[in-house]
Formats: sequence, structure tokens, C-alpha cells
Amino acid sequence: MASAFTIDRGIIPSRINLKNSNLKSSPLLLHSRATSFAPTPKSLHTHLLKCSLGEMEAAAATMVDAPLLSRSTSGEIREMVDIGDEKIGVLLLNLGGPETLDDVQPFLFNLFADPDIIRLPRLFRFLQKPLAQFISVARAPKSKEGYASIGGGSPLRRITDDQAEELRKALSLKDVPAKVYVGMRYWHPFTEEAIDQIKRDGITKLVVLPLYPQFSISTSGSSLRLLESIFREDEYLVNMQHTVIPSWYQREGYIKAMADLIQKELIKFDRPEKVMIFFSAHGVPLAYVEEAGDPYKAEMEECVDLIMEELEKRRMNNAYTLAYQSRVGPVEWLKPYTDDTIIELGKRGVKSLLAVPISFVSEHIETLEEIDVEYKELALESGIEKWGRVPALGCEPTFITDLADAVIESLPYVGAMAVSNIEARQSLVPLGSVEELLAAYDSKRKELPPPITVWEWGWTKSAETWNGRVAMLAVFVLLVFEVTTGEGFLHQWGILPLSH
Ligand SMILES: C=CC1=C(C)c2cc3[nH]c(cc4nc(cc5[nH]c(cc1n2)c(C)c5CCC(=O)O)C(CCC(=O)O)=C4C)c(C)c3C=C
Ligand SMILES: [Fe+2]
Repeated sequence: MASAFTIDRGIIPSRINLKNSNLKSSPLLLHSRATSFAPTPKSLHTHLLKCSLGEMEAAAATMVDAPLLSRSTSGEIREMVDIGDEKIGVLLLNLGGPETLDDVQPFLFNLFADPDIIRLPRLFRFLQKPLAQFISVARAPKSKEGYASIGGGSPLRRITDDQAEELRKALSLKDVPAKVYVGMRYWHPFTEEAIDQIKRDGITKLVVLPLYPQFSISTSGSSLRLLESIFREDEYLVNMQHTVIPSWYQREGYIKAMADLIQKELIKFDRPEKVMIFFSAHGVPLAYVEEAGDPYKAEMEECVDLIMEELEKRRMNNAYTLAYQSRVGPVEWLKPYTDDTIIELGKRGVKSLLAVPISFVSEHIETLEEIDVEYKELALESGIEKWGRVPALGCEPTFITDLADAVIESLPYVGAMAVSNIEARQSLVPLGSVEELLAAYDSKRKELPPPITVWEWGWTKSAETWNGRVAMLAVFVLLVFEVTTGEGFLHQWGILPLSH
């Protein structure tokens, strides 16, 4: 039977299902120019094109500038990359973090001013920045405490810079000279700064690689949305060839690197086979998944399955579970929550627990403070006796090598805006690249209920006007209620201190 796997037009097909595919070591990458066989997606995961390996090869042969594909003796697909005189750049996208305690409030402002983090109903969009200012000022003292406890700032910039340098070296060892740039979403070096440098360096082919293994609207999606707006307004970037690797949690190298780290920590326990492996992922509000179509939860679950399959191949058949941490705000987030699950496991008599941070590849405040301090304490209080934690991947050589492979495999699919194509000219960025990825979501995307709920009722213009006024009044009344009673959503968010 032909191996069937899913591929989305124009986007490097991160969702090739490894379980059903014999392409585990080298997922075939397709670029936007393969328009001859692919329909325009209405949503990233509901309108996926299914095709067999043979069909993909045939389709690739019809592509403009089709990558040269060949079957090696081992049956793997390999892409032959001819770099020629091209100047290759790799743009690593990441969140960014405050480097000093003074950076915390402005960093939080940038985060909460992002409509992919707090999406207000259209009527209230003008409140985005004032709200971000209010929440960031109010939350800063609590956040500062956290950052103070991990040394006075986030280690993200240093770690991401190291990863960029190691990736550059790994690419160079594989005969792919490339410059690697870091573009952060909420703090320095901002994505705009990286793009300026890319232009100064005269990069002609750019691979965009978000450093989040799994895709979420709130992380990679937000960074890509920003990138799209930068591309749209810039003559140079419009003409620069680029491609995006939207997620890569299913890559064999990444899965093996994670399994290696888990194995290394497991054998530190007296009885490794008795240890519960506890995957703790960063949460997102439930509405992102259920209403906006965020693939984050599905990708996370598949990622955990693949890691466990790899461990089972190594004869480690431990019990495992997945929970979501770092909830912010009063709305429901993905469940089960990490804290509830730890308590539950304690009640069920679990004695040894190995925590595995799974949604991020660097150490950061939520591993160093939330997991190492808060969750460890909770676990010990809940009756768990032995606690371990798997470090984040950082610059693990197998991981970096795999990222380098992902970049190299993507190169044949880097494409420029098709200048003869009216649709492409209108959209100003290459079809099937950053823009297409976002369009895939936006076509389906409803108003996303934000982590902060702001009220909106009614359908008519006048009703909306009145609703707006009533909502303003309601916000005012709620604020008075919060300040006088010490209860409410601002307290739940940790924005105002709890009264007890
Ligand atoms: C995959 C990882 C992440 C997802 C998904 C995510 C969603 C998300 N985050 C917030 C709010 C905050 N996040 C904060 C810090 C932070 N977030 C991530 C990763 C994801 N966030 C990381 C790695 C970090 C730490 C960066 C560092 O400096 O080390 C913060 C600030 C810290 C704090 O005050 O707690 C906030 C706030 C929301 C609302 C959200 C989804 C909508
Ligand atoms: Fe976050």
C-alpha cells in the first residue's frame, strides 16, 4: 500500500504523519510553486491534500524550479541542493524575554499589545494599547519577582544566540554557508532588527524557522503575522525568496534528541521503570484550539506519542501523562492543568516523577521557576517522593544537527513572489509562504475570545454603540468592585494582589 501522508500546499508539510509514512528520516518538502496539484487551503488542517509518495514525486516533477529529487539506494528521498551564488539566511523566530528587571514591564506591554495574545472584539480594538499598558504595569511586580529569582532576567537571548551560532556551524559543516539571524517577538533583538540586518547583508534566500516545535497561533503564528506585515511593506523583502518551516515536532532528529534527554534523566532514578514521565506543555486558552482552529493541542499530543514510541523502541515502557502549565487570566485554558495533575498523581500513589518541558527548546522562566521551584514543591507536598526534570534541548548536538537538516531540506522549496501572477502581486508576498500560512488560519478564524474577556453584544450598529457604552460602564463597575472587594478577574490574573 502506498504510504499516505498529508501535505499542505505551499507550506513545508510539517504534518506529514510519521506513523503512516515510510519517510521518517527525510520528510519531503514542497513549496508554493507546486500549485499544479494543490488546491488553495481553506484551513491548515481540514483541507489537507493527501497523496502518496509516488504522487508527490510526480507532482514535484511538474513544479516550476522543481527540486531535484532522487531515491537513494536506501529508498530515502534526498533533495539535491544547488546553492550557486545565493546568499542564504536563516531567521530564527522566538519570543524574547526581559534581560533586566527594568525590561519586565515594557516586555509585558509588548506581549499584551499583541492581538494574537489578547484579541479584543473589533469594537474594542482601540483599547489594545491602553489595556496592555494597564495589565503590564499591574502584572510587572509579580513577574519581576519571578525573573529576580532566576538571576534578574530571562536567559532566552543568550541561549537563542548560542543556538543560532551552533546552527550556523552545523550548516557550514554540511557545506551550506548561511547567516543565521535571531528575531524576537517581544524583546531585543526584535524581528524588525533582524530583518534590517538581513537586508544589509543582501540575503537572497531566507528560511524562516520558528523555534517552537509545535505551532500555535499565539507563538509561531504571531511571529509570522508580524513578519508578513514587515514583508508587505518592503520592496526588497517582497522580491526575496523565502520559505517557512511552521513546525517540526515530528522530525526524527528532534524526537530522538528528546528521547535521549529523557533516557539520561530516567536512569538517574533508583528504579527507572517506576518513574511517571510527566510532559508539561505551555498552555493556551481553550478557545484558541476549539474556536480558532489552533493545531497546538493536536501537534502536542502527536509529539508526545512519537517521543513515547521512540522510548518504547529503547525498551522503556514507562507510564506517562501530558498536562498544560502557565495559565494566565480567568478564562479556561487547555486541560488538564499541570498543578491539578500533580496533585492527582500524588493521590494516586505515584512516587517518582520526571517532568519534561515540551513546548520550548530553551530554559526560561517557566522551566527555571515554575517547574523547578513551584511544581517541585507541589509534587513533594502531594506525596511524590522523587522528582526529576529533563533539561531543555538548548544546544544539544543531535537537535542542532536536525535543525540544520530541516533548513537544508527546505532550500529547494524557497520561492519568490511570482511576478507574473496577479494574485501574487496583489498579496505582495510569495504565495504559499508566510502569508498563505496565516491565510489558512484566517479563512476559518472567528473572533478569538481573548484571555481577557471584553464584552460585545448585538449585531446592529446602534446596538453596538449602546453595547459599547454599557460595556464601558460594566468595566468601570467591575474595577470599582475589584478595588473595594479584593475579588475578581484582575486578582485572579495576579494583577491586583489577593486580599487574603
Ligand atoms: C509554546 C510556548 C508558549 C505559548 C503557547 C505561550 C502562550 C501564551 N503566553 C502568555 C502569557 C505570558 N507568557 C510569558 C512568558 C513566556 N511564554 C513562553 C512561551 C509560550 N507562551 C515563554 C517561553 C515565556 C518566558 C520567556 C522568558 O522570559 O523566559 C509571560 C511573561 C512571564 C510572566 O509574567 O508569567 C506572560 C504574561 C499568554 C497569554 C499566552 C497565550 C495566549
Ligand atoms: Fe507565554
